[in-house]
Amino acid sequence: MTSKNKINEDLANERRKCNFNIEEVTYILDGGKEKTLQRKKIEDVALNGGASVDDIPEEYLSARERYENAIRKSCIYTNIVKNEVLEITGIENYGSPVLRRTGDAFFKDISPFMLHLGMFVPSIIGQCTAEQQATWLPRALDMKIIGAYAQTELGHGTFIRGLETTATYDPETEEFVLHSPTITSYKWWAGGLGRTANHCTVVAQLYTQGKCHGTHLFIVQIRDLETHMPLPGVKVGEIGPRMGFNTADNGFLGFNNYRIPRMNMMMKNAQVLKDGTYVKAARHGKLTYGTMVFVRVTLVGEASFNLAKAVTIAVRYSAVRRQSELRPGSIEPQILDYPTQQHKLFICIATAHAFQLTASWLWNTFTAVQAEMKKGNVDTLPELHALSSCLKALSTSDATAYIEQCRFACGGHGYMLSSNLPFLYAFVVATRTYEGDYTVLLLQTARFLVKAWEQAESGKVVTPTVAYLNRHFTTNGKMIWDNSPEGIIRVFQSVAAGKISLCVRSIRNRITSGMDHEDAWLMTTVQLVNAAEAHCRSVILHTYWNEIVRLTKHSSDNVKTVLNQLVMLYLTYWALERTGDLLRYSTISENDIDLLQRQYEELLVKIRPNAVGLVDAFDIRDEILQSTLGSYDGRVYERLMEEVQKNPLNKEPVDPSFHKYLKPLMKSKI
Ligand SMILES: CCCCC/C=C\C/C=C\C/C=C\C/C=C\CCCC(=O)SCCNC(=O)CCNC(=O)[C@H](O)C(C)(C)COP(=O)(O)OP(=O)(O)OC[C@H]1O[C@@H](n2cnc3c(N)ncnc32)[C@H](O)[C@@H]1OP(=O)(O)O
Ligand SMILES: Cc1cc2nc3c(=O)[nH]c(=O)nc-3n(C[C@H](O)[C@H](O)[C@H](O)COP(=O)(O)OP(=O)(O)OC[C@H]3O[C@@H](n4cnc5c(N)ncnc54)[C@H](O)[C@@H]3O)c2cc1C
Repeated sequence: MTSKNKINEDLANERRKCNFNIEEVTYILDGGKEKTLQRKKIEDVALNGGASVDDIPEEYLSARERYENAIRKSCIYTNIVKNEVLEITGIENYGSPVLRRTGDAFFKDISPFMLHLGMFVPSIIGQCTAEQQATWLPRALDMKIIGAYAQTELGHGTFIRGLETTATYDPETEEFVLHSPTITSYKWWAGGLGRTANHCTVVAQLYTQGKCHGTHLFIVQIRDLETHMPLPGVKVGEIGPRMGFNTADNGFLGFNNYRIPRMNMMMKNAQVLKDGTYVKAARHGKLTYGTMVFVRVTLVGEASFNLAKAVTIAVRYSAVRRQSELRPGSIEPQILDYPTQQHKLFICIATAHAFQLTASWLWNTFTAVQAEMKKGNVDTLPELHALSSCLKALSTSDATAYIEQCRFACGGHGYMLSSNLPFLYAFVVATRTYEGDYTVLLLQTARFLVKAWEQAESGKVVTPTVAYLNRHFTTNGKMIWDNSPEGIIRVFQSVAAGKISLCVRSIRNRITSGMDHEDAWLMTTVQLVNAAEAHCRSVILHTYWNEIVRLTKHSSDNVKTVLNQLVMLYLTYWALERTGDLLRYSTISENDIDLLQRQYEELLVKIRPNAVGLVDAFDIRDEILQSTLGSYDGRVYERLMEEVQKNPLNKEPVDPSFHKYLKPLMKSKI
């Protein structure tokens, strides 16, 4: 992290002001000192070669050059990982968040291998039998085969049951015949599919013995391993320029009666026997959606990490940048001294903490559910699905909004690609859509909430994340306002319970007045999304607070204080954001709201001296930040100038277009 360059004096001053032990906070965010030390070791091994540095920044390259450069760097990084890093981490950590984080030093945009490691490999692990894994996994991990995850089609992304690609079993040859019957059945969007992958996971409607059994997953080779030519019956290519993800070669794929062996169906949860008999493991109907659940869980950590990057850039820049004057003739203040700037940025620091701690908690929940499912118990899956859906939706949506806020906080320079903020935004805004659109996922959570509400209504004890619904039926009237962390959390839970309750009432009223259940649900979906958002908000507030209390038990006093200030800022911020709801569902008064506002402003003042220390605690190396505005040494203006020297447009004093176009225009008569 530290740089040989002289540190900007304002930043150096900020670091002198910081009153807590930065490393202690880093350990908490990483999940313990050992994890931090291991991460640093991996970063040292992977990044000290400086292999990531581009002579010409990738944004100046053409689409072809960018892609080739991304492949070149992916191969360099993969070799480092294979030859050096996996010795430290063990092969089982191939797709770990640390490697994902370190990989960001190589790409401003994205690695074309991301989906291989992020979804192709996880689908082999999660959806294949042990025997199939033995066939595919070692080759995939060793990059002997490179895969993509081809589920979405031109016509359908959200509605998986509506996918049109067919896989029809032929018992004569013991093969599946893959076919794309329409334009809209073409696979569309899969990362890495367009130019890089030679295999992919294909999601298709399974037909055997004349019957459709719904969508299943298949491993499909699409290109020759020697020549990389598409195999006969396969049509594959790149879908074209996008807002971000431009080095991910998102692709399209169509099949013309293309045959694959029977054993290429991923058979962990359902099998087709040699004679074509379909056998389903009688557990849960949605186990084939498992890879998506896994990625949704990991995306909460992605949201946190990318927001941490953005706010590191914006806070350091705000300490270096001086603008305006508070009083005539006085020295220009650092823009970080403006409370409005603090309002923009400190919530981003707190949110990155909230999401990081929630991500770890969700990961533990995920692994516990996986362990239960190994024993054959799928009872906890609906809660995991509801949780991972809403947490993915909210974390990606909030991170998107706050990264944009960080960019605004950097004024004009934040608009430069070299700040890295536009790349971060373009990357994270896609996470709100992919792996399940925001609205669609909140509606999945709403289904679970309405069911839980009905159970609580009938007196059953519901699962922990919705336990507040049981309380809803035992308390009368509005929740008493109480300005303690636990009090604020209780009120947010009451807001969620109240909103779910209104949804249920609304659905029942509509049914009573003659609508069928589907229409009554549909007409209530605006409220249902709102209720699911409120539920998720309460889960995040609750988890963040609980985790801070638990993790700071043995911390030094100043660390306890500053982390407590941040979590209080988060709770107060959201209470102020939701005063309408609080007035409706709790006894909060105008005076209480005034008090909250004052408390919030005081927290900004308290956090201000530690702001730079707090972003330093994210411990994101300059190579990973890739920002002219956010480097550890704060040499903002020097870096912007250095970047100008790399601009190919500045290579010649006069651009050839002058003689070609401008001069004739200037000489021409009206
Ligand atoms: C260089 C180093 C790299 C290292 C890499 C390492 C890590 C990388 C980490 C992260 C990044 C990775 C990749 C990032 C890049 C790009 C990734 C993009 C990939 C994609 O973008 S890939 C396509 C994803 N595409 C979707 O995401 C489609 C969304 N659409 C759906 O997901 C469904 O279509 C849904 C759910 C909307 C409707 O589905 P449906 O119509 O079949 O179901 P229905 O609504 O009828 O519900 C019937 C009952 O099933 C239950 N149910 C549903 N889903 C369940 C589940 N998953 N688990 C358990 N229960 C479930 C319900 O809760 C209900 O339960 P009940 O009846 O009890 O209420
Ligand atoms: C950068 C990027 C990478 C991707 N990578 C992959 C990949 O590797 N593999 C892959 O298979 N796919 C990939 N996808 C596709 C992605 O998963 C889908 O785009 C996503 O699931 C949304 O589906 P859709 O595009 O069909 O949107 P639509 O479902 O058409 O959504 C359009 C609008 O309709 C609304 N809507 C849809 N259904 C409902 C409903 N039931 N109720 C209320 N509102 C609804 C949505 O809220 C949204 O506002 C990628 C997408 C992007 C942008």
